[in-house]
Amino acid sequence: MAELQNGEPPRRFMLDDENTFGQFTGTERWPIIVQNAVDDVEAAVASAAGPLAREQAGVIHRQLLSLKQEIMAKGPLRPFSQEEVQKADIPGSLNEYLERDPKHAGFSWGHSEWLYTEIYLYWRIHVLFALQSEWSHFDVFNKLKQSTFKASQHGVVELAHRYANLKPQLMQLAAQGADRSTLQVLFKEFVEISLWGNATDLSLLTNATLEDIKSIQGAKARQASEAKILVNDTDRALDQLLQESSGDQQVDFVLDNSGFELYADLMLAAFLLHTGLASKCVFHAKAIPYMVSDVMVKDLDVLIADLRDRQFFPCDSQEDAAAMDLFAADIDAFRNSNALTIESHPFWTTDLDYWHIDPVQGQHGGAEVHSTLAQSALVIFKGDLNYRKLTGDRTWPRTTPWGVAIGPLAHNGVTLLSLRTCKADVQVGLEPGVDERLSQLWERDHPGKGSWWSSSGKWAVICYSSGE
Ligand SMILES: O=P(O)(O)OC[C@@]1(O)O[C@H](CO)[C@@H](O)[C@@H]1O
Ligand SMILES: [Mg+2]
Ligand SMILES: [Mn+2]
Repeated sequence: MAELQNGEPPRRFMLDDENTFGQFTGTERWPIIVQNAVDDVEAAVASAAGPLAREQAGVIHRQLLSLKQEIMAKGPLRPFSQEEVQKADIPGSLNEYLERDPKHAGFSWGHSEWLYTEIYLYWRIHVLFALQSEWSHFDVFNKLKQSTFKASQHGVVELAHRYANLKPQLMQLAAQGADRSTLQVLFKEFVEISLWGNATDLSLLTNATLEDIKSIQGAKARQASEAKILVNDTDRALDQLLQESSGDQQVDFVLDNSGFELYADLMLAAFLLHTGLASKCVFHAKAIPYMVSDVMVKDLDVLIADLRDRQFFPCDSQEDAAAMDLFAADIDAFRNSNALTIESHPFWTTDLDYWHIDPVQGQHGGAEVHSTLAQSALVIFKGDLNYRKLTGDRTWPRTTPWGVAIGPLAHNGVTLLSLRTCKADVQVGLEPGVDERLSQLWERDHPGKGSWWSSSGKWAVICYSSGE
């Protein structure tokens, strides 16, 4: 294959690749993320802390500021100390990458692989809290996660009403043995809600009945939103779920962001469980505060509590409150019956890309994760960072076939679907001419940055692999 140079995949994106979104992220966005953490620690101290917590917050404050200086000075990437490894449970792969591979000696905040260094950043932040007894379980990003979710109330209520309207029909579909075309329309709808995972792009389900959704108007609205989806393998995923006649089949979600995206993922899971397309859904969350908004196990409990909290989501109508309470109750019921579970394997917060999800990768959890996912009827990977890990965040030609870019995963028995809003430089699986067309389009309003269309969040890809 042209994409592999004598069998080797291309290198990964580096932070000093000129005029890339990765370079912009490393130089502009990371200092802001660390400064926001400084501000949120200060806010947390001001609100409720004893003398010891205040003193320890002062230590964290100073250490975060020096981390910010280190990043801005493009200083060297130092290994974690033994104390840090022990107290913060740092995965062994992070130091191994720096110490064992001569290519990585001399890597710095300005010259290193974007994927590694971005994950290294979140462990460097986590360590500062883990080493302080009063702060070791503090999620420095919680305030931002909660304020963002609160701001999406309109979409939350809208979707809760649509769920309440559709629920009887979903139950009926399961009972009477749904016809494929109805399931197909609904599956696409819920997949697209989960894909975009934001309050604004809710498409069709305006108090919709099945008839509305299947109507011509519905099809037109769908075409509009689907124009932004450059690769769409949704039907292949549905066929896979329909063919498993055994009845009890598991669907796994490798999660992305908390808040509205998690809420949308719960909607997709509820759809799969009510229609019987899945008998169990397993949510894979992160073990530490990660990428600012990624889901930790506790964030699911927080979300359900928020749905019931009339202070958090003040409702001017009893119907709105009832719709949110209904969804919260259904999710609780799925969790109580073990139809929905959530866990956080350490592998998901390592620096390892997903070519390591393979039976031969016994050292840092890849083989263990593979054995879980290989049993799943479908593994849904959400968001951009997961896509970057699936493709190794490598400098592939943008027409590289998906099955080439995901390496061993294409043939080691994991059936997967990547729901990715495009927010990074890596992009594969495009038909010839698509990248050129979108680069010209983007260039018009962003001179010199045409290829950044793949980092804009304006387009998406839905990519399936059978794993055979
Ligand atoms: O995975 P998500 O939430 O869809 O996107 C996360 C992201 O935007 O943040 C990082 C850039 O700082 C990248 O890993 C990725 O592009
Ligand atoms: Mg995302
Ligand atoms: Mn994310």
